[in-house]
Amino acid sequence: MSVPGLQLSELPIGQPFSNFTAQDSTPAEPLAEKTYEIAKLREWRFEVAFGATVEVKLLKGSAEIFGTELPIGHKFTFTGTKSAIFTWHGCTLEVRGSPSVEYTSEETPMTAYTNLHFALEKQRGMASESPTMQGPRVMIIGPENAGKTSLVKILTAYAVRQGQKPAVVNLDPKEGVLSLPGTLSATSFSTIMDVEEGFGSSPTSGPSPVPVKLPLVYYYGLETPEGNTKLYRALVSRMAVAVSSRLSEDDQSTPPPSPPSTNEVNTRTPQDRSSGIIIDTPGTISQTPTGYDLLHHAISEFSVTTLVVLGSERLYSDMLRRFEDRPNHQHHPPISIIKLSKSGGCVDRDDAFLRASRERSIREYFFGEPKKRTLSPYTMTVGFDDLNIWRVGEASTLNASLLPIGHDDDEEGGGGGGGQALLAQAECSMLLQHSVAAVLHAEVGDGVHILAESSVMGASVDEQKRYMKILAPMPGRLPPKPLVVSSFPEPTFSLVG
Ligand SMILES: Nc1ncnc2c1ncn2[C@@H]1O[C@H](COP(=O)(O)OP(=O)(O)OP(=O)(O)O)[C@@H](O)[C@H]1O
Repeated sequence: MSVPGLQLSELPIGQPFSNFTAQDSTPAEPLAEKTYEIAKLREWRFEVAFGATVEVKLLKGSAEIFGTELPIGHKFTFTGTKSAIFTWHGCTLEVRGSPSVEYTSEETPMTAYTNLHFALEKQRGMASESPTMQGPRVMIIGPENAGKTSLVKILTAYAVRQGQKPAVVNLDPKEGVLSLPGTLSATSFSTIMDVEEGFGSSPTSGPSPVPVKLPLVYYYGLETPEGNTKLYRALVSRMAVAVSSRLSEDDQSTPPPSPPSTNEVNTRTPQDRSSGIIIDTPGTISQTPTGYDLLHHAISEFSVTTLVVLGSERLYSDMLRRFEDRPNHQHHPPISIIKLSKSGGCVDRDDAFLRASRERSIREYFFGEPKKRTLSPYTMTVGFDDLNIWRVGEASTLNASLLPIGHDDDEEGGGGGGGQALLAQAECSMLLQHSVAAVLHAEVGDGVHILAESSVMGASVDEQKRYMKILAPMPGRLPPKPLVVSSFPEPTFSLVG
């Protein structure tokens, strides 16, 4: 199995990384057991802290987590999560362990969400019968913690349950979809999601209980789109071209720039065209004037046909004003704007929770999940002179006057970034210690329009001897490709013993 972009399939030259064991060695305490009868159209909401576990088994009836059905009798283990189990017809759950919060709610927006799904299905049906029509291109917008990602999961899971193959596009760098935080991605979904993980991260090697999905990933390296609007715009445009080309009817059309060969997003079938795309967006993007511009840009680039506004009257009326009377145009199809309420179950996640989630996704990317899938990353030592490292430009840390001569940011493309650099060449130094670096799908000597597809982790840097130790998800030689680093996700120390 190969890691997208890394091409680490040659003979191992590194050593297995042994400072960490994925297995939890603390002795298991017996977990308190309780049975819940959940009436139809209700949901059982629960939160589990990091470090605690709760096991849930569906004993009778039917139930789903964000649209994905639970099989009867299978034990699911949750840790560090805030989630809900919904039932259309009633169910009995066996729960072992003590959630930090748990209650049953009879008020859920699931009927409205399902109606939206059926409206999209109708459009998919029409698209599948017409050789020229494309499926719906849905974008979900709303404030932070409005339940956007949860709705994307529900719409994706329902589409997959109906045999569709939607492309899920994540434009929110705060949380990765099947990749690390700090990335934007597009993934073709034709099989079920892992309900314990949500979108989780894509396993780089080893067995997986659900079919592995390989996303197309771009490295952004900052928490919000406002961090480097120029880079964000460039990546959104590039992603839109790649996804649109997959949805395009003409299989002979020009391929997208720098397409990675291993990505499902790049293999086209007529069903891809009719299934359409579902786009998740960051909460901050719909709260500031800069954000509105970025939103507008993303809506145009993806030729969005359905804009779902979640949990904000104001945003809904702003969007109506902006897009309702837009003249019909070949490149700007009419947009239906739909307002949906936020689920009462949506919870705010504090910084500590989000940070712990990020650390977990990085750990799982390299080491797998405890008791489920153990991966064996490799360490290797690389000389400074063998590395070609770039750093994402950040408004606060990178002054354009410090850029190497010839790195005029406007020359590098992107436009509209207010004098901000996309990337700047960086020196190897202690500052890279414990950071995630993405191996770019580009060649040394290329310009700064670069596709980031997979990551390696710097674990140890020796400035005197001018080498660094790298933790890579797979054995093999580090490809002679440029690497890019940035400040998000923050350096992770928990992996190093
Ligand atoms: N019905 C529900 N019951 C319990 N928890 C829920 C429910 N819906 C969403 N959540 C939880 O609330 C949190 C916020 O939801 P979600 O991530 O979908 O919001 P978001 O709008 O995508 O957030 P952000 O803007 O930060 O990306 C998540 O932890 C999610 O699992």
